[in-house]
Amino acid sequence: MSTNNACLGVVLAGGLSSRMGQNKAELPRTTEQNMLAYSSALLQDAGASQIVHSINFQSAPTSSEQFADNFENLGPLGGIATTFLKAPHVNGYLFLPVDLPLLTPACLAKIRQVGELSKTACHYDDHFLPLYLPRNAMTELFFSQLLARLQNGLTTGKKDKSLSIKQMLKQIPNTAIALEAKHKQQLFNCNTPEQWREANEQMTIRVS
Ligand SMILES: Nc1nc2c(ncn2[C@@H]2O[C@H](COP(=O)(O)OP(=O)(O)OP(=O)(O)O)[C@@H](O)[C@H]2O)c(=O)[nH]1
Repeated sequence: MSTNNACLGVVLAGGLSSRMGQNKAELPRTTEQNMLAYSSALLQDAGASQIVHSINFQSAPTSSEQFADNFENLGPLGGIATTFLKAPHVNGYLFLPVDLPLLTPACLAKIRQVGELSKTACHYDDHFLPLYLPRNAMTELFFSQLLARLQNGLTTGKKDKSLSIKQMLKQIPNTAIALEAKHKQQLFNCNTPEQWREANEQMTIRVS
């Protein structure tokens, strides 16, 4: 893939979907679009110049637009770290989890725009995903230290439980945008079949 993009959009589509009981990326957002396709379109509409899909460790990528995690059992942070390694020549990344069926491009574009302007990581309130992450000296330093910790964990056999997106955001400059009440629902995260049903009811109300 070409790597000189201004902003790389990344759908975080790995994990186990254990609470949902089926792959969340394949859930049908509409009859034509599953959640993976919907999330990719959201990123494009929010201004990402190229899109990749972040998939699990040891999954076999079927195209250059898929990045299999370099790290096992690190959750979404594993996808973020892998993207940082595999697509270095960008100004920033827009990470979107695959399980936000009520999100709109405008809400997503806002964190990209604020993040690009402030040159900081950017997200909504205490929601750490979706996340804009700039590529700069601070994030380079964070990821080189993270890789050293991961390597140390492999060597000693002790997984570092403090590794998380929340911990990352404590170590790099970041901006938390206050989420307007009217946008709260947009970050409704579907992890269970009940939540998926609830989101579908909201989608029906919006369409009518
Ligand atoms: N690339 C990558 N993405 C992940 C990984 N784990 C979770 N994700 C993605 O990160 C987002 C949040 O995931 P979670 O809901 O915390 O975990 P999950 O594995 O999807 O679901 P559960 O098994 O029910 O916890 C979703 O978009 C997942 O697809 C991982 O190990 N690698």
